[in-house]
Amino acid sequence: MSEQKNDLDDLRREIDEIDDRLQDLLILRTDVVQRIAAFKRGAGGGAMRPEREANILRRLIGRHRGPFPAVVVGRIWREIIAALTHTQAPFAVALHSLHRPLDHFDLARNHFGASRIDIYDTPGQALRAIAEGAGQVVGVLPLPAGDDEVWWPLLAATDAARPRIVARLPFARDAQAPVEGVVVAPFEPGASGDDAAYLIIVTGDGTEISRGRLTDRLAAAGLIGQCIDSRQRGGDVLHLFEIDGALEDHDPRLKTLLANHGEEILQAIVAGGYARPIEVRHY
Ligand SMILES: C=C(O[C@@H]1C=C(C(=O)O)C=C[C@H]1O)C(=O)O
Repeated sequence: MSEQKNDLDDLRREIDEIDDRLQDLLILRTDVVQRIAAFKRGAGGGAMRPEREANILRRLIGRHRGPFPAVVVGRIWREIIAALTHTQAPFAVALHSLHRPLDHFDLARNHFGASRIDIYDTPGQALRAIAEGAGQVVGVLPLPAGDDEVWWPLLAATDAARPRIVARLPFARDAQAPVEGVVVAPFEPGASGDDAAYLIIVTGDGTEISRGRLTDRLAAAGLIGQCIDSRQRGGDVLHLFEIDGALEDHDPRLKTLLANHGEEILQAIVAGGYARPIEVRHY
């Protein structure tokens, strides 16, 4: 009995040592992030880099082994990354979800850890909070063309500081994830190496052009994707395309598209994009 007790004490001491090492490594990681922050301040640009965050999770979940659940590895690192982004530049999360507010709240909490989450009654209010938040507000909204209300036409602005989609949630997705959503932020997302982009194509009311023909026109310019929703806005029609790969505002393919089809296509507005999520098993 007392031998067993000694064994248990030894094992618990081992756990304490491991916990100390984990915590020491967190403190060390924090120091390195502060150095990265100084570097980024010099180079210009914001603290949050969704494409880098996606690749950290891809790499760690890819190398994971043993009975500790990979989905929890994802949750732990999301907590660490969110906290260390705060140490560089604090931010709050503007949340809007009409039909599944609790599920979307979970998405926001799981992705942004202990961040403050403010709930907005309408998507317009959430987007305004992001646009007017001096770079300190990001949003979580339902998928732009899902079952929830249609809010994506609000992204059809052209100023450089406009809110855009920068991530898709949950990033490490298991079969039990009840909803998906997106992160909206006042900066352009970078490319992670495995991405999709949202592109809004504006056509004039008088221009009768089918989604199929538009998809072909885009493909001819090198933009491979599909139209996932279309909405009337005043005299125009807005089409939301999901495109393979990352897309920047100044992508030459957009110039080609407008040069070839300026009669039909009035505007091509990049509404952001996301690093493609990865699938993980739950427990
Ligand atoms: C440390 C950085 O800043 C943020 C924090 C990250 C992290 O904790 O690893 C990763 C990406 C950024 O969102 C970075 O840009 O590398």
